[in-house]
Amino acid sequence: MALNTRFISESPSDIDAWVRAVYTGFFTPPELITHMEERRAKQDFSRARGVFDGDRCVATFRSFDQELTVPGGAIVTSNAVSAVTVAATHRRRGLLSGLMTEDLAAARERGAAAATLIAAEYRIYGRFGFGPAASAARWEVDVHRAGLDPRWTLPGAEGSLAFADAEEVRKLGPELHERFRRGRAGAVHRPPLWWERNTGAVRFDPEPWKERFWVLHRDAEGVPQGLAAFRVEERSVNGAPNTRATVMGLLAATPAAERALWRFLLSIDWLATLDTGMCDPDSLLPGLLPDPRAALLKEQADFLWLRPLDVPRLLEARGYAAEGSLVLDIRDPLGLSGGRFLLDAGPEGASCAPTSRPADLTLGAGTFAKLYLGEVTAAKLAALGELDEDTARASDRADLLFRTGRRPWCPDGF
Ligand SMILES: CC(=O)SCCNC(=O)CCNC(=O)[C@H](O)C(C)(C)COP(=O)(O)OP(=O)(O)OC[C@H]1O[C@@H](n2cnc3c(N)ncnc32)[C@H](O)[C@@H]1OP(=O)(O)O
Repeated sequence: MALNTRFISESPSDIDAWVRAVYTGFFTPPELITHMEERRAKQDFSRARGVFDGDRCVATFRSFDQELTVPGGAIVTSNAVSAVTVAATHRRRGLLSGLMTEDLAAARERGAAAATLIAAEYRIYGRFGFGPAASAARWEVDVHRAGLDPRWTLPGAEGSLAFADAEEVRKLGPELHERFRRGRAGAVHRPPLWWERNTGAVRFDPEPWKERFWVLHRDAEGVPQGLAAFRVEERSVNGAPNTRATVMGLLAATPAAERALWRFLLSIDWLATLDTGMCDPDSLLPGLLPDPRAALLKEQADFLWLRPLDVPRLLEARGYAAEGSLVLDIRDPLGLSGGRFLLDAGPEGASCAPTSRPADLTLGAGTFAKLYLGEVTAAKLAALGELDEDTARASDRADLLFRTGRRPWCPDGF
């Protein structure tokens, strides 16, 4: 029977077949897929595509509009790609390739500046012009060795800390996150459903909900500036507490709030080990400790992937540390965003347009993604052989322009 690729309809049977296919693709046994009615009511299936073999859904793909913060704090619309699966029975026949090329072309047509995704495996998406644009890291801290003063409490002038319940988090979290994400390249918007799912109000994930503690930082004026969630595993050794805490998320709109939350987490009595969970790759944490060696880097990996769909729009949107101009020749494997562009940039703004001038730098769309948010320097990409310098010191000139304060970070999977 011929395979049929189409958007799924709003009918319960179509949505259910599609959702089941997604979970099968991610190895979740069918018995664990529950709460279908709630899913149908809450989740957005408007751009969910499926490939059907008869009435069986054998491949899934969904995209949705996402707001992505770029260096300097501007926001661009990205086409976020999610729920990519091809049944093991139908793999390596080009189903993903068909779905991806169709979706990216439509996104370009709609005017999305980029596409974004979180890659399950590193080697899937480079061929489609994506590159790793922001990473994540996890540390394990030996609390006793860290050297923080065990008498520490937050000085009043630096605000206050308080435990919060899930309802308070749903009330105060979204506005705090709005301020956080505008200050961090790589961050994406959180739809209301994110807060419901991540505070246990809506439960339809196959994994059982794990309760957590929330702690909220307010500045001296009482404005919420930081929020952390953590879980605790009680253990004891020789009758003494040897507790392990795992951070489930920490975001802060100010460095003061970030410092306060890490110090708070590391000052909880009984705690022997703090696992940061996958977090900001440029976290303040190791540097904040009197003995930074107490924090062992356990994981460091790519997280947010990006592919340009409109290079001039992306380059005009971001901020620049210095004045300068550069001609970038972008090679796009799918022919969607390539070309030679002249960037005239400065701290006051930038313009970017197609040009026939000779290139300073030649790079693929996926390499552009590595450079764009500030994840990797042009000098390093040149050293890796991923980027060609067509004029002398072009990568140094690019790095003066593209330099960012902190590395990009996307705290959210999607
Ligand atoms: C954003 C997200 O949702 S990430 C989640 C991705 N999904 C998963 O990891 C679930 C398990 N895997 C799968 O469902 C499938 O194997 C997919 C979706 C990764 C690939 O789907 P397929 O339909 O098999 O891909 P398709 O046939 O279009 O392959 C295109 C090319 O990519 C290559 N490719 C596909 N998957 C992989 C992979 N996991 N690793 C390396 N290469 C891959 C193929 O070999 C092929 O190369 P070729 O053109 O040189 O022959």
